[in-house]
Amino acid sequence: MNIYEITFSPTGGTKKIADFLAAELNREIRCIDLSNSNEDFHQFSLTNEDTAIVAVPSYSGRVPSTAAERIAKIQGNGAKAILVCVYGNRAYEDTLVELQDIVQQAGFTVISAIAAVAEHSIAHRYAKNRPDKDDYGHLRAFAEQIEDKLRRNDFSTPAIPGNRPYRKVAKAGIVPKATKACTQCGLCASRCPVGAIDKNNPAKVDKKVCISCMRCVTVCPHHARRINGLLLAIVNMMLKKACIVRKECELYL
Ligand SMILES: Cc1cc2nc3c(=O)[nH]c(=O)nc-3n(C[C@H](O)[C@H](O)[C@H](O)COP(=O)(O)O)c2cc1C
Repeated sequence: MNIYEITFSPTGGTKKIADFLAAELNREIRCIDLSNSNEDFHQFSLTNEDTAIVAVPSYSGRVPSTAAERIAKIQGNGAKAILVCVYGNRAYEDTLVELQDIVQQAGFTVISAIAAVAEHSIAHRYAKNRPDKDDYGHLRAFAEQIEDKLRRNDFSTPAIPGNRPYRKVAKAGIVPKATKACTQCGLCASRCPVGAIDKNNPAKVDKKVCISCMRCVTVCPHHARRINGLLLAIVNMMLKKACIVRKECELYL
């Protein structure tokens, strides 16, 4: 039996939580990086002996479409799935229920779901420094309960919150720009999950392809990519009311 960690994590918050859960489950881990635009996801075929942590961030209360398309290519073949949705302390709305549908369609058996909070990848002032000690305490307890369910061979699917049909996708439309500090090293272009940045001229971005995931801002070694300050101030203001009260991690078992 293998444990797979199947993760879409442009800025690392989702991966942090998936890594922690995988380590708590205490088995050899195989990673499938859904953020890698060069990967052929059709090659991955699991078995009904396997367990997979399938972790995605919430984008506007939905599964990022890039992650959805890539998960659909993997063959679950009855592998057990632990769903994880990571959000920036606003809300995750229909993300888990949509992830459930995508994963089941790919042939997995969903046995549990977790919603967890990580620092907001656009508005960093919200959920700053999360996951924190309390979050890890909750996640550790969740992993124990999931382990216990697996030991009992209980592969039932829990009730997962969310609506069908899902809420409408709202594209963030926030496209980071290169500043004068850009050395054209091309790292942002090679790490972009959707290939939206021109490899020969990283200042050139295909706005229609960009998913506003902020990976280019995170990976740039020269801090030479940023989003417009006024736009960020507006986003901060719009999110304030919904983000200010701390949300806790949740388990559906
Ligand atoms: C385009 C976009 C949309 C987002 N929408 C939401 C949202 O609806 N609710 C929320 O609480 N956080 C939202 N966030 C914050 C992310 O879900 C959160 O920061 C997550 O940890 C990012 O994952 P990553 O670090 O693995 O990239 C959004 C972030 C981005 C980039």
